[in-house]
Amino acid sequence: MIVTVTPNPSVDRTLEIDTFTRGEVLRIHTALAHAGGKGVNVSRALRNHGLQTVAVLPTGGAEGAQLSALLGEHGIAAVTVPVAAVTRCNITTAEADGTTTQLNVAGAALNEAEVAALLRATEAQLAHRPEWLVAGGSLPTGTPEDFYVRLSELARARGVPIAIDTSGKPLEVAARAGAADLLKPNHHELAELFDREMVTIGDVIEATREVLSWGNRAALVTLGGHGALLVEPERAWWAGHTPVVPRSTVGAGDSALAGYLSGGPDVCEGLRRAAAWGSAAVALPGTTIPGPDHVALDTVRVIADPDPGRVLEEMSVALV
Ligand SMILES: Nc1ncnc2c1ncn2[C@@H]1O[C@H](COP(=O)(O)OP(=O)(O)O)[C@@H](O)[C@H]1O
Ligand SMILES: O=P(O)(O)OC[C@H]1O[C@](O)(COP(=O)(O)O)[C@@H](O)[C@@H]1O
Repeated sequence: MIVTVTPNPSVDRTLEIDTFTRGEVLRIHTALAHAGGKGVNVSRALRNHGLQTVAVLPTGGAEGAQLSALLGEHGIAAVTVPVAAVTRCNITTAEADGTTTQLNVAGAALNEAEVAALLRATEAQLAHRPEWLVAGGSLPTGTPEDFYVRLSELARARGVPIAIDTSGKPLEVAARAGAADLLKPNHHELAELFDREMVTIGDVIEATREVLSWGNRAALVTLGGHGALLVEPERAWWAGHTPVVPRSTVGAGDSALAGYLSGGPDVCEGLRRAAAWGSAAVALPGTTIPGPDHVALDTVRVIADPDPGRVLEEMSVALV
């Protein structure tokens, strides 16, 4: 069983549109609503593949009720912590050429008692000794910046490994504290953390190894359309897949993380699944999360110790 925590979940609204033009009246042909937020999507992906999961999240107001209802429709076991603030809605425009633009709302504030209730709800799930705790997404206002470090302490006290997928300051705080057994940044988040460009595979591996030297055990670094890297202190693997026509990239990273975790202790199998589940998500509308019918493991190639000189933007299965 895998427990996920999403401190800042969302009702994801996707507007499918031919072309987005600023300053015009735009007619939307399809408007979609999905349960969203990083841990929530990891739970959705695991559940779609018949794996056991519990999602812990705060919910408030009408959108919070809608989010709970959406999770219920997906058959997700959810522990919801009632909060005063209304759950946010994140908006995505998905254009016909596959361009995805995300407008992520900061999210309404949680007060101290609500943050404490979220930690307690997670701790109660940790008592069941899950295989992983997955903690992900931005932090709503009022949540301490070291929230993921606190979760890590709770998980480690129970001997439960923790995967952390966040960005900006919460990523920096968690990474520098060595809080993660698995970190899941994308290459842009890693570049932001070090304030330097990531041009080659070697640049990403070098930066990731620095993150691991702070005490984090491994990292799954996703590279958008150029696959994903799994980096350990001594070894690294790259996985890529045959090209996909994108419909919405939202949920690709979360699907990739879920795929990785579903692979068990075999890191190559995990990475293969990460690339397969992530690329499957990209071909689906809005925040639709793939299930077994969408995933094609045979489109993925995994290689050990990829050439550090390779340029990220050129990475594809055709190259290796
Ligand atoms: N445009 C794309 N084409 C094909 N696969 C993609 C594309 N974007 C993402 N993916 C797949 O989804 C995974 C996660 O995507 P990425 O964009 O790196 O994560 P995040 O959503 O966290 O930013 C990638 O490792 C890759 O396998
Ligand atoms: O908490 P953040 O960073 O605003 O991100 C939340 C958004 O990211 C998602 O979890 C999707 O993330 P990925 O595209 O990285 O898989 C959405 O469902 C959600 O709206």
